[in-house]
Amino acid sequence: MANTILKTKDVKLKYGDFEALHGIDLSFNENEITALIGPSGCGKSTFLRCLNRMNDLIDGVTITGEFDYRGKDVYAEDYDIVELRKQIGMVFQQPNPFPMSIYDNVAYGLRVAGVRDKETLDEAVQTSLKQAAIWDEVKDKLDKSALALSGGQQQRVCIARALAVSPDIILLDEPTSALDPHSSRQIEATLLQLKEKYTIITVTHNLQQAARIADRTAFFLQGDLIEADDTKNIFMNPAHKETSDFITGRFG
Ligand SMILES: Nc1ncnc2c1ncn2[C@@H]1O[C@H](COP(=O)(O)OP(=O)(O)OP(=O)(O)O)[C@@H](O)[C@H]1O
Repeated sequence: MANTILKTKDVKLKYGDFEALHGIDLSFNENEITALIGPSGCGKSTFLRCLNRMNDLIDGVTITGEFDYRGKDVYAEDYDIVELRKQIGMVFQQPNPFPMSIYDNVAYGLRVAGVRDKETLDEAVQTSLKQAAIWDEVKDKLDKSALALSGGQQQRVCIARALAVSPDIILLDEPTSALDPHSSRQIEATLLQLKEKYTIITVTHNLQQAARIADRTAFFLQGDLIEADDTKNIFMNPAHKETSDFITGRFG
C-alpha cells in the first residue's frame, strides 16, 4: 500500500499578475517515481520548484495553497528552509558541478552542515557516488575537477551531491534533456535504483522516459493539472481527451 509523503492542495502561483498555476492538488507516494509531463510553459517546473521553496528566490511571486510534507506545512513561517532543501533536494537540467574536485563537490553539503571528520566524509562521498552509479568511473580521480567529466558523468556527480546530505525526496528538472541517449539511459537506470531508498519527482519532456521509469505520471496543461494516475493508465487509458491528445502527439 503506497504511503503518501507529500501532498499539495489548491496550489496557486502568480508571477506578478500572471497566474501560472491555477490550483494544483497532487500527492506523491514514498519510494515511487512521479513524472510531471505537459507541453512547454504549462507550469511543470514552476510546480516542482514550489515543493522545496525554490520560487521564494524569485521577486514578485505569490504562492497560496497547502503543501503537506510528512504532516508539516512546507510554507510555515518557522520552517527551516536549509533543512527543507536538505530533505527535499534538487537536480537541475544542466549538470552544474561546482568548479572543484569530484570529492569536494559531493562533500560540499556535509561540510556546509559542519561535518569535518575525514572518515565520515570519505564514507559519505563513496556511498553517494556508488548510489549515483558513478563510483567505478571516478574512484581513481576523486581529486580531479568535476568539470573535466562528460555531461552524463557530471549529472551523476550532481545526483551524488544531492544524495550526500541524505535527502528524503529528490526533485529533478529535466535531468537528461542536456544529455546524449546513452547517458540519459544511465541516469534512468540510476533513478530506478534510487527509488528503493528515496522518493523521486521528475519533470520530463521525454514521454518515453516517463513511460519507462515513472510509477505515476501527472499531466499539466496551461497551469492546470489535468490528471494524475498510474503511468500505464495515463499512457494506455487516460481519463481526459487532452491527455490522450498530448501523449499521442496531437499537440505539444
Ligand atoms: N520567473 C518567471 N517570471 C515570470 N513568468 C515565469 C517565470 N518562470 C516561468 N514563468 C511563466 O510561467 C509559465 C510556466 O512556466 P514553467 O517554466 O513552469 O513551465 P514548464 O511547463 O516547466 O515549461 P518548459 O517545459 O518549457 O520548461 C510560463 O508561461 C512561463 O513563461
